[in-house]
Amino acid sequence: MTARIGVVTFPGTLDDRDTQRAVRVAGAEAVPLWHRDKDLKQVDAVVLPGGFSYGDYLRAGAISRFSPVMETVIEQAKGGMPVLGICNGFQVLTETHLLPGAMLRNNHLHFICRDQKLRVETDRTAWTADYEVGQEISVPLKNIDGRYVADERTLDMLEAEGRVAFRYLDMNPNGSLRDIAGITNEAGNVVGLMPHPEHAVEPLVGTGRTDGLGFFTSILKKLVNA
Ligand SMILES: NC(=O)CC[C@H](N)C(=O)O
Repeated sequence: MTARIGVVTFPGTLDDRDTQRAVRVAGAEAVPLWHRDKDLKQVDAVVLPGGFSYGDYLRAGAISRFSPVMETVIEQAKGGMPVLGICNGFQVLTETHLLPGAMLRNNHLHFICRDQKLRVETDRTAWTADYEVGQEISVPLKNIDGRYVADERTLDMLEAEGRVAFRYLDMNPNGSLRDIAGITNEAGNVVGLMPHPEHAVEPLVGTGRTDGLGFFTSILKKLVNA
């Protein structure tokens, strides 16, 4: 049976089609989900893609958090359904408190668009099992609200529990505390990161690197073996 991975579209989402393609390249079925629909169409996992949902008004992710689709996503994520938030999707996940901390404006106040080197810090999540701990990958980064912050206690807890999933390498592009590029929840089913793995899954696109494909093969293997 093919694994069904839902990809949510909010008004202002940009990367839903690239995410659907990444899901298909990995070998799963991509199921489009609409922000006004509570029905998740019996998908096995959900990706919240990048973009400017609801125009980033108030704060990136602050309005999307209250959309009908998120009501079901939050409920099912708490029950163990795998959820990946990429960039704006990560912002939505912090706003829902499925992941701790918050995203602030980049410390240099500019939108940044570049290939970014990352270190994979854990293979114990639904979305990173196909990577090696310590593996260095390069994927595009493009945002203005990419500065991850949390209080010291939360940061210490994330480190102690092995929940920092990705760290920026070579340079910290936005002032994120402790070079954090992505984190996971305690159970490892919910992961959020600012860089964009879905834009690095095919050799003919961009730099030709396919370093982002591991997210989608990880989840596929998990779902197929479940
Ligand atoms: N690429 C994106 O998802 C952009 C995210 C967000 N709206 C920002 O600029 O920070």
